[in-house]
Amino acid sequence: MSDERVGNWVKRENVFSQDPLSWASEQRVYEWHPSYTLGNAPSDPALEEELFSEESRVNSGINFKNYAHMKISIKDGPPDLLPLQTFNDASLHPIIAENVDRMRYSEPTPVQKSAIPIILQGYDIMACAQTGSGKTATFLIPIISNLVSKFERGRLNIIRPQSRMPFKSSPLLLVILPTRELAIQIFKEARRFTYRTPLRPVVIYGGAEPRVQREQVAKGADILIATPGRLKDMMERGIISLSHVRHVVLDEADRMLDMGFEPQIRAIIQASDLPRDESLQTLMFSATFPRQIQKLAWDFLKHNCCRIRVGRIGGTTSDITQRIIKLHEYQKKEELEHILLTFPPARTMIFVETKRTADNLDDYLYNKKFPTCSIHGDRTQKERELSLKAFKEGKSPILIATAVASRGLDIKDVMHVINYDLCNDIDEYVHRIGRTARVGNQGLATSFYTSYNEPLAPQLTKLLIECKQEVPDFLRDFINPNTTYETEDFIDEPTTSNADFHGTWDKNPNW
Ligand SMILES: Nc1ncnc2c1ncn2[C@@H]1O[C@H](COP(=O)(O)OP(=O)(O)OP(=O)(O)O)[C@@H](O)[C@H]1O
Repeated sequence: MSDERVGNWVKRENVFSQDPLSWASEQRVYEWHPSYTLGNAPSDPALEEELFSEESRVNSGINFKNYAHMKISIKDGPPDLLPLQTFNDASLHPIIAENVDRMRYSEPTPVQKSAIPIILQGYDIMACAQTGSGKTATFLIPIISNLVSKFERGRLNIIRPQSRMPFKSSPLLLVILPTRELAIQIFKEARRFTYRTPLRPVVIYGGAEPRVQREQVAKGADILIATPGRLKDMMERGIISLSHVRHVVLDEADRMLDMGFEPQIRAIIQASDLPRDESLQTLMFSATFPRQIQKLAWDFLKHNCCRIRVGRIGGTTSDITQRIIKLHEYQKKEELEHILLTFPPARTMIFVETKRTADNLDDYLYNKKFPTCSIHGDRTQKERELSLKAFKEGKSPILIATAVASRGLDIKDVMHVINYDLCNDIDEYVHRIGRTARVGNQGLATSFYTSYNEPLAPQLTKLLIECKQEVPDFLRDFINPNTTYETEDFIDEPTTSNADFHGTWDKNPNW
């Protein structure tokens, strides 16, 4: 047994030998039959277990109650807004309310309290709330409830293929996201909230077998969850039409509008058959929203767009204990091993800057018998999905990742995030450490700081103070007594055109 272990970690089995995994887009959704009526549709115990079981959910943690003290700012919202106290106040369709109960959500989070009623009133919104604070359910619950209520009143045209008639799938809700793994995750949330409803969610994303995805799309996709490249491709092939879309969501909106994706988003939203009329509702969500991206966002939103901010834009939760360790590049491996051996084994994500470092570090730790896997942009999609599956199931509780895994991923019991390579962008830092301490749970983030990271020091110091974290001695010089905290707000709608704006971030080939 001794050669199978290092410290308290047990070497992982070969999780790649099984090929096995069916593509995420093939995962089962509730099968509605035209003879069913709402409320009388039969339950599907196996699917219910898969979607709602205790193991499949991230439970809220002991600090959930602290959400009650968060400051919420709403600009240009409805004058008669009554924030929700409970989900009952939202008058959700009973089938959706049942699904919310199945998720064991006892109370809405702050962003849900204010945004759900605003979304139900049809407003466009730009919403910024901390990582892990339930932004996905914030848009899925009201939109799905709204669509199901319309269906019940006979006011929703759900389009399904008719035999021998040419068919284009025409979604009603379109959710666009930056990464494949995030698309898969939101698909699961959509499978949950559409359980026992006639709405069919479908996910399409790059890297996976297009044929399998086309088959799913061909059955009808009322809720389409997509990464931009694959969506554009299927639109160009005439498989998907956006002519019936009533709601568009840009999740991780600041990333979707940054230079890497902005042209594709423009092509999808502005140069397609998507009806850009008053009845189209556009929603943007993120935990970070740089000012130049906010300016650009207005190109896609209505003039009466409402801005919702929970805490400060780009802030993070004080449920994460942040430790910054100063060292030299050559000391990183030794320090990492020391940390892994001295902390109790727990699900740990290690972030690095480049695909090469991810491969090297994965080999190095695996050869030392640590149960590691890795995920980055050069891995095949099967490998990416298998790594993530092994991490989630605990077969490989150490995941080494590049920035492809920094946004949005919601994985149960990630106790420790280690920034082996600290990034020099504070928003990226906020997203990375946000993989731990979700919905009121606690977590630890350890970052290796070298002289190369000095550009990050002022903003990092500000964030540490704001979250009441210890500021290490080597960062004390960056404490600025004139800094104001927790005040960063949304900018107002710009009066000049954004036509010549160019973002600052380009798709990094190293991820
Ligand atoms: N009201 C609620 N009560 C308890 N848990 C909730 C509630 N709303 C959402 N959750 C759960 O909280 C977890 C985090 O939600 P989600 O992934 O939507 O966070 P997020 O705000 O989008 O985070 P990120 O910014 O990292 O993308 C999910 O597991 C979700 O099921």
